[in-house]
Order: sequence, then C-alpha cells, then structure tokens
Amino acid sequence: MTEALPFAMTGGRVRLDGREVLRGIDLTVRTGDVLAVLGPNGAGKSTLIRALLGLLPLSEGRTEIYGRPPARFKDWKRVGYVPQRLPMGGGVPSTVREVVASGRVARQSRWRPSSAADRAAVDRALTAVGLADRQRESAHLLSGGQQQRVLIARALAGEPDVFVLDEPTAGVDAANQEALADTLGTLVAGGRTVVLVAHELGPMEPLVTRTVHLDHGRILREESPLTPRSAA
Ligand SMILES: Nc1ncnc2c1ncn2[C@@H]1O[C@H](COP(=O)(O)OP(=O)(O)OP(=O)(O)O)[C@@H](O)[C@H]1O
Repeated sequence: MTEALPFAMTGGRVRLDGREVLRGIDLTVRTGDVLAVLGPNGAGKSTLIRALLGLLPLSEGRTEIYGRPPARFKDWKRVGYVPQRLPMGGGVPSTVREVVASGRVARQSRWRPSSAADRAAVDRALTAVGLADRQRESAHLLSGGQQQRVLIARALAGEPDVFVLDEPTAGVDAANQEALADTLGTLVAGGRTVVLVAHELGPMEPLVTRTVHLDHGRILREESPLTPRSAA
C-alpha cells in the first residue's frame, strides 16, 4: 500500500471575519518535499499552513493529513509545527527546557511518562539550536530570535515525520540561520518532509525542492528549483 500524502488540500477556502483569505487552494505535499510557501505580507501564507494543520477550518473544500481530515487525524506525533511566535499562555513562566520537552507530549501517555529517550531527544534538540546552556532560563525572557529557536527545538524534540515552520528564520541571526539550515538538511537527508513559510530563504534555499507563490489567497505559481539540495 502506498503511504498517504503528508498533506493534500483540494479547493480549500478559508474565511476570516467574513473575508475570504484563502480562495480555492489545491496543494499536495509529498514525503521528502521541502516546500517553501512564498508571497507578500497578507498573502495568506500563515493561514494556509494553519489550515493544512487543521488549526483553522475550511469554509469549502477539503484537506487531509496523512490521508485523514484533521478532525479524524490522531497521529500528531508525526507532525511538528513551529508557529511564528511563542504562545504567551497561562501566566506560568516555563523554562526553555520545559517548552522544548512539551514537544514530546504527543509521544507520551499516561502509561509511559517521560523516559530516558525523551530526555535524550530534548537534549539533542537543545544542542541543535544552540540553547543547551540556556535551558534553565525562562523562555519568555529570551529575545525574539532565541524564542524562535526554542520553538524549533520543541518541534525537533518530537521527532516528527513532517515539519511545518512559519517563518523560522524571522529575527534569527545569520549564524543561527546557517545552523537551522544544517539541521533541516540532516532531517531532509533522513527522509523527513518540510513545509516552511519564508520571506527570505537565505541558507535554506539549496534545500528547497518546491515553491508555491501565494498572493491574495491564491496560488499564483508553483516551481521546482532546478538544483535542490546541492548548495553551490
Ligand atoms: N483572525 C483573523 N481575522 C481576520 N483576518 C485575518 C485574521 N488573521 C489573518 N487575517 C487576514 O488574512 C490575510 C492573510 O493573513 P496571513 O497571516 O495568512 O498572511 P501572511 O501571508 O502569512 O502574511 P505575513 O507575511 O505578513 O506573515 C491578511 O490580510 C490578514 O489581515
């Protein structure tokens, strides 16, 4: 049996406050794709990835995650999401490590709380984003770029099959953009799938196998760069 596609949207429309923000999106993401969603401010890029993940409902059309509509999809450990910003919730300050460890939750259960494997995955993720030495600090007191790296580490810690990143390099300095590109390169070489929103691809550009250009809630064009994964 062939594996279901990580994401498949057909005729997807999203209305927010009575306004159509996505207008008839047909998009499939295949295993191993590194898909960059490009377009100007307000084009609908974040809305598209939130709709792919089922975080926003479609007003028309359908979308599936590994062959199931989001409401019936259960295998959330396969999906890692890096939102644009650290959610400010609950008023309880969380340490960097706690936020990153929360990326393991979909892998844990009442019967199997945190294990050595979980702790090792959190350690690897913290090291990958260069925050191992800041792990005891309060995540909300870090800079914007550092918080972005905490969110990337949270997704890495979950060891998902598909990573969805909303502007992962926004506010991240050049050295850490390079580090992120290296990390993503390793994941892609291991067969993972990546969907990312970006204004500037920067050092991630050589990894990208497909781009979709959005504007006014529609896909204007789709391209496959000629030399994916071969940094010049
Ligand atoms: N909750 C909301 N209610 C109403 N309109 C919204 C809401 N969220 C987003 N929008 C509108 O939807 C449109 C698309 O927003 P979206 O955040 O998806 O764009 P984007 O391409 O990711 O932009 P950016 O590059 O600035 O992050 C924008 O015009 C925005 O104002």
